[in-house]
Amino acid sequence: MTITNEPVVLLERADIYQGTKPILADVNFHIDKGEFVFLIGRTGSGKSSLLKTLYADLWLQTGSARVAGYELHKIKRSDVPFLRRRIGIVFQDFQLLTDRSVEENLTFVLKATGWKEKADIARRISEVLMQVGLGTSPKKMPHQLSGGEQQRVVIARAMLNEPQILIADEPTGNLDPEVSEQIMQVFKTINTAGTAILMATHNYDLLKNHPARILKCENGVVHES
Ligand SMILES: Nc1ncnc2c1ncn2[C@@H]1O[C@H](COP(=O)(O)OP(=O)(O)OP(=O)(O)O)[C@@H](O)[C@H]1O
Repeated sequence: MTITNEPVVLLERADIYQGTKPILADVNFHIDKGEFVFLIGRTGSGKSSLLKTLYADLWLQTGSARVAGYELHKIKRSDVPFLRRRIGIVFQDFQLLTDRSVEENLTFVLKATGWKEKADIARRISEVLMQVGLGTSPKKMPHQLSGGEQQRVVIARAMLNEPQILIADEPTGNLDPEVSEQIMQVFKTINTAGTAILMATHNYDLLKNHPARILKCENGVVHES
């Protein structure tokens, strides 16, 4: 891959819709490589809609957006899986396959994204589990893990294909304050190693304790806060 200084995310005059309902108008911002950005705003202000647009779950109809090298206003449906390999996605509800171990959850994603060699798969799984501080748990089933540990697995899963950016929608929404802080540390470690992070959150303790750039959805627009 060519290394350039172009932003990981660049939106210009983008309008965000849910179906025909306008949610956010004239959205303009960029996120540079390795940046950490919070996305805040009241319930219903459009945070999830904006994030969904970035990973092409919602279709960009007007304006332009480039994410991890893909032009969202021109992207073909067949390219969407390749876009999503360059971004990692983390949700509030952990969405692990409950009938498979940690290792099997991660293997499933690697195989689905073209990894074939057993040794490579094993090495990558061990790397991402170390990265999220879960090196000793590959054989455990999701129900044997705490909420915080499950969220670590989800973050590990999102990191498997070395994304340029992690997009996280309320990743600490189901966790108590102490565990939220631990998960925040995982994101910070990943960010320090070079991956950009865009995190939607309602958690004002995180904002207070971890000063970073803040984008706010308010009254149908997105502005720097
Ligand atoms: N699938 C959908 N179809 C139609 N409208 C939707 C859909 N999902 C969300 N909306 C509407 O879009 C608006 C923005 O919702 P969105 O979920 O993006 O907000 P949010 O800021 O992420 O809220 P929260 O903090 O509660 O997650 C709301 O008015 C919501 O009702």
